[in-house]
Amino acid sequence: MNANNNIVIAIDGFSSCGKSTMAKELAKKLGYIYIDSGAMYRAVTLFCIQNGLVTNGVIDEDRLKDEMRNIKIEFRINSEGRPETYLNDKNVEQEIRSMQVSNLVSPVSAIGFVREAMTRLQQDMGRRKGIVMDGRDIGTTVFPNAELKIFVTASSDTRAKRRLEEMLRKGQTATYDEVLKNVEERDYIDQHRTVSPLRKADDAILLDNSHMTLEQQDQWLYNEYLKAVKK
Ligand SMILES: Nc1ncnc2c1ncn2[C@@H]1O[C@H](COP(=O)(O)OP(=O)(O)OP(=O)(O)O)[C@@H](O)[C@H]1O
Ligand SMILES: Nc1ccn([C@@H]2O[C@H](COP(=O)(O)O)[C@@H](O)[C@H]2O)c(=O)n1
Repeated sequence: MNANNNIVIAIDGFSSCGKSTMAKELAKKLGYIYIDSGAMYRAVTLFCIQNGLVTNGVIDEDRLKDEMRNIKIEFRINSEGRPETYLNDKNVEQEIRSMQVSNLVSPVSAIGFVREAMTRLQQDMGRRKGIVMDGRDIGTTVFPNAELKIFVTASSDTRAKRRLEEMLRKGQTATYDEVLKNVEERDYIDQHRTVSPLRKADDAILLDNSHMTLEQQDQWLYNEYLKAVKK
């Protein structure tokens, strides 16, 4: 562990299982930085959509490669202390959560040069430790030496219901079938891509939170943190 007792906490797992909810809560409690790595892939996807790099669901990879230098992704803290995603100085926190982005993000994330660029940025963000990052390859590729690695799962039915409820609460329109299909398709692409596929790191702790309340999972994660820092 480093002199400040700060560690790196990597939370990976399937779509919509509660990774960011847990990660944010723990980061707040510990005064750590929280990074939603999925938001970064979503921002690249939004850039592709906004700049005509997608035709009938096919991404123009040659043009995207040229454009990568024009994509600036940052997180800025809002007035409530929450990080929000900025793409080229514009707040895109809401836009990146649309079904249009969700339906395209996994193919964009499977592109090698996109992953290389995002991984570099993420590693840079974690240089000083004291960070909780959630995603798909944080414990396997981004921070293979993270002091605490968690891999979260829940049944796809549970995940789709949770995500749908959240979308309806936010005034977005979607059906259960649409959300379930998106969750399952993303999981499939994320697990089967060539570069950094979604998988549990050998030293990650598995959590199935299908039957856990938010409070139970927060407590569970905090206990794992305490164990990790005592090691
Ligand atoms: N244990 C739980 N019980 C009920 N709802 C939960 C639980 N954990 C998370 N949720 C809810 O499930 C939804 C999805 O959670 P969250 O956004 O944290 O998932 P995620 O794994 O980060 O998703 P993604 O990878 O797709 O970004 C949210 O509305 C969240 O409040
Ligand atoms: N480390 C990561 C994080 C995300 N992805 C891809 O982005 C998609 C959206 O992520 P959410 O966390 O917002 O659901 C996800 O389905 C992956 O395709 C990734 O590849 N690596």
